[in-house]
Amino acid sequence: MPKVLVSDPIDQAGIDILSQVAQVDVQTKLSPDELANIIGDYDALMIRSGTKVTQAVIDAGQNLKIIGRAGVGVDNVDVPAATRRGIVVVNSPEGNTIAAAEHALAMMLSLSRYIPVADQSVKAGEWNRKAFTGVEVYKKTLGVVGLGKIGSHVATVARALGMKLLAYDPFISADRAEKLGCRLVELDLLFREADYITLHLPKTPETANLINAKTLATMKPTTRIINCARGGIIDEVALADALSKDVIAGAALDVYAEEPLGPDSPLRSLDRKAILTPHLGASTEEAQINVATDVAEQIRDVLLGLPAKSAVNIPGLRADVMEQMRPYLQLAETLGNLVGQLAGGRIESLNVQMQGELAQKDSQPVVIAALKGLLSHALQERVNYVNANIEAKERGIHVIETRDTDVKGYTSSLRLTAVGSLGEHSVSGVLLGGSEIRVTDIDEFPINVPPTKHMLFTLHRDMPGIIGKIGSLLGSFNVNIASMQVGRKIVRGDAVMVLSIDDPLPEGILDEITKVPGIRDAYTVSL
Ligand SMILES: NC(=O)c1ccc[n+]([C@@H]2O[C@H](COP(=O)([O-])OP(=O)(O)OC[C@H]3O[C@@H](n4cnc5c(N)ncnc54)[C@H](O)[C@@H]3O)[C@@H](O)[C@H]2O)c1
Ligand SMILES: O=C(O)CC[C@@H](O)C(=O)O
Repeated sequence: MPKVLVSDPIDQAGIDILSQVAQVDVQTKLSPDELANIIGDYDALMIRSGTKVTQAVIDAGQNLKIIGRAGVGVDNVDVPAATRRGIVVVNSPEGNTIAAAEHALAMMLSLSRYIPVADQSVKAGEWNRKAFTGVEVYKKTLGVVGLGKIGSHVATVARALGMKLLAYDPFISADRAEKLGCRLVELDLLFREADYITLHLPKTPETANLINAKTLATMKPTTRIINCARGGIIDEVALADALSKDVIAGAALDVYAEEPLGPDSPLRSLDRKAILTPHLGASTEEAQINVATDVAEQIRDVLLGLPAKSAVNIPGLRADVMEQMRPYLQLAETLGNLVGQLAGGRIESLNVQMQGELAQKDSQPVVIAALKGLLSHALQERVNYVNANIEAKERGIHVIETRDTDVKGYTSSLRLTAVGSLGEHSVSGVLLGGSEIRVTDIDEFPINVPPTKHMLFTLHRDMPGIIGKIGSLLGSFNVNIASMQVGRKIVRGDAVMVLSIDDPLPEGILDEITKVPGIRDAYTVSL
């Protein structure tokens, strides 16, 4: 039974799903060293934002197949390191959208009406109504920075509260923004005009310290900022300084550059102008069930050999597309494996030619499957859909894609040509009845063979007696032939022979085959 380590608090709904297929160990609050010491025993790791999955943890996770982040941000996972190791990283892109959006809205209203400090004051025995006169959000301008899933929901609710909306998101069309009731503007204008600024964008090198002393100085003294996205998008020292000098009116933060927030952070000593919550955006009962279920189902699927629906490091390969294209991916992988073994040596380029209906489909999964097949003989199970592209790039394999939508003979066909240090080989194949693989051509010699586990290919001169000689030679080594086919372009010209054999060829026999008069070359392939 596979083993799953859950290293952050996860809703029981997720643990129940994992327990159907795996032994589940829950061990939270592990230090990075403790995690690295035990991770080698596990096939999967499930985390929230508390666990840091570093390169060292990934290196130690020799059996790891999947890392599941029960939430959106995967910034606590070294995704490039996982990708290089072929480990799938999945998240739950939508499970906590509403929770995070509602937290941002709650922060905005709490900040406007001094709710946290008013609450503390009443509990401390006071009754001071004058001290907590707030402001309304109605008819105020909200600037949404990042109009993705969470930003869009915030905008929708804020509109219903009667707010005017500005938005900045370089990857969203003005049309989309308009549908949400937002005017898409440049960031400097948003900073200048907004009464409230809410951040809903990822932290990237471009967005780090997006809000800093200089940008804070351009805001109105009545501006209030809400950050329920990621720490580090705001320069915290500059923010604390701006708040204490009344450069802006308030800030409500859920996320911090360092988490947990350090005891000496200047943010902790701010008065009623600041509300601080300990990364609670996703902390609702509903969101925790959603993300735990979502991610546990993906871990279960990957452990069962099925695709994950929200893998962040399999670019462009959506689970539904993979499922739909599965027969073509099997065709591409088989042909890739075949051409890789025929070419042998170091591969310099792979030409992926898609013909007919296949040429109208998304080529990316087909190319990745072909590369996986091409590299699988050398890398065995170390290569998969996650790292096939990277492994190919690291080996300097140049990939060329060609598409021709004309239907020629078969409705769809795929041809792979590998050029390597030992020469060039090509194979073509089709799917019969939508799922049965047929190899239809090798090095431009027409054949029609189903791929089998062990195969022998010869390139020879088409002449009487040659097939019999190969048959007798294999017989003398006790090799049983399951099927045999010859492909030739002209009578008595060059030809290929394809034999399916029951077992791998014994040592030395390939040399004997190449000595048979008329045989130019011989290759053995195991799929
Ligand atoms: N506080 C929490 O507990 C919590 C919970 C969930 C998500 N989050 C965080 O909230 C953020 C938004 O999540 P989401 O699910 O809406 O993501 P999303 O991917 O749906 O939206 C992010 C948006 O940011 C935009 N963006 C990217 N770079 C930008 C830039 N330089 N300037 C402006 N916009 C930019 C993208 O185009 C996208 O529309 C993420 O950082 C996520 O990690 C926090
Ligand atoms: O795990 C959490 O509670 C935080 C989640 C949130 O930051 C996210 O990115 O989804």
